[in-house]
Amino acid sequence: MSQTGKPLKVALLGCGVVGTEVVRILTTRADDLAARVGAPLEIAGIAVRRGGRERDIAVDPSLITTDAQALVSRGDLDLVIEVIGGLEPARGLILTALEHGASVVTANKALLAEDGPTLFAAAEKYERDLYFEAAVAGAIPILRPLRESLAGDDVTRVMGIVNGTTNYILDKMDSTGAGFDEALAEAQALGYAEADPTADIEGFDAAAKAALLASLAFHTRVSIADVHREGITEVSATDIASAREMGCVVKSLAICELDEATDSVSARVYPAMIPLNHPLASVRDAYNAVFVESKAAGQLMFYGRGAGGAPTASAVLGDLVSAARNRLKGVPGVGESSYTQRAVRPMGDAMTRYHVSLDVADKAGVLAAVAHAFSEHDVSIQTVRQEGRGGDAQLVVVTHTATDAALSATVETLRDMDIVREVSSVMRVEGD
Ligand SMILES: NC(=O)C1=CN([C@@H]2O[C@H](COP(=O)(O)OP(=O)(O)OC[C@H]3O[C@@H](n4cnc5c(N)ncnc54)[C@H](O)[C@@H]3O)[C@@H](O)[C@H]2O)C=CC1
Ligand SMILES: N[C@@H](CC=O)C(=O)O
Ligand code: NA
Repeated sequence: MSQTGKPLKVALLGCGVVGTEVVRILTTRADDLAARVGAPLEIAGIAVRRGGRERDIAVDPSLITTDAQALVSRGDLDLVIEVIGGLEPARGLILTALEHGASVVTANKALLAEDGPTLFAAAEKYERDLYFEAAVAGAIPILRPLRESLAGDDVTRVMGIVNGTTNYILDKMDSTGAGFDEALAEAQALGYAEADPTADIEGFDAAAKAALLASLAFHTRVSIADVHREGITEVSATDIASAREMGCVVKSLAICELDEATDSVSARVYPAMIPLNHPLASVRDAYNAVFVESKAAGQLMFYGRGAGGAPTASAVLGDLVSAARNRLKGVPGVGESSYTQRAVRPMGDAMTRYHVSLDVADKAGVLAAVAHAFSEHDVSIQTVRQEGRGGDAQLVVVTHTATDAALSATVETLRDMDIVREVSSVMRVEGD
């Protein structure tokens, strides 16, 4: 295999689930990577939090340091991989690396969704790459297609399952009847969950990914603070059973939409019921899938492993090879295109449907009163199912599409009604 050029020096920041796999590929596939890049990729240093630990990596121990700041300040690095995660010290380390002339590859969606503009501006200033394919949907190539392949088209909607941990939990609860805590512990053991799994189960991780997807898809800036977020901790076995009864499954979805009439975007994350015949319904385990709708291409679907050390390392290595080729050419690759700043619409404006289960008194006029609560908020009912339960009854109402504000006002009204003993489940319905 031909390997021209002097080695490119690569530093790795963080050697956990993803970092360990990155090192494994860099060391075991070195010759092929060198041939693809046109120069060997030489590991120049690995920053870890705690030194002196046994590690499952085959590298010269002298390359390991606990001083990440000194490593990125060396000035002779070509490429830096940041897989520490979190805001600091990752942000400072990336900025220092760019300032000292290295291109950066990161998997850090939390940081990019919080403070991407500062980092992209630094990459542009120092004429270096800042790539982050691993940050959204792990191994699935989704950011490069949005940034490059679809750059000539107009993307109007992105909807996906972008968090492996929550998909794993919901799938296990649905298919095996596993409890929430048990399924979460399995996801953690398999290396899918974030260091603090609150980021997964409360939807912060998916919200960060939604912000990155919306920014790239709609050529604007959307930060995590702009994304409406609901986690899966409130999803009960009853919700999952209700979904089954109406031919649906519960999935945590990230939805990004462009509203051309108002030139605004919506970005939101929440658990929702989707019909079993919808392609996203068959996304099992920790897999992810992202639907993209664009004007010329129509519907596109991207599917694959969204979490785990090796799949995430695949995306990191893909970016690393691209950035390395650019370093050899001496020019940065395609950067972020955010030529417009679109307003972000509040959640209340989003158009959606609700599935509402109510425990009500089983007496004359109840159905009419409940129907009136919906109609007074301009919410049209699609189906109602009633089941008698002694002196009480359960009503299951599925609405037509309405604004989220109208739907949540309807639920508030229902909660205040004497004949409604309890609103036992409220969940959005998507995907048809
Ligand atoms: N695990 C996964 O499936 C995926 C992870 N990611 C992202 O990849 C990044 C890394 O994730 P994991 O490898 O799962 O996390 P991890 O927690 O397994 O690894 C992070 C490593 O960084 C080390 N570290 C912390 N502070 C440090 C410092 N100051 N200097 C050097 N090392 C330090 C920790 O000791 C730990 O070993 C995160 O941004 C995460 O969001 C992205 C996609 C999938
Ligand atoms: N914790 C995340 C990892 C990948 O981004 C997930 O579960 O999807
Ligand atoms: Na990806």
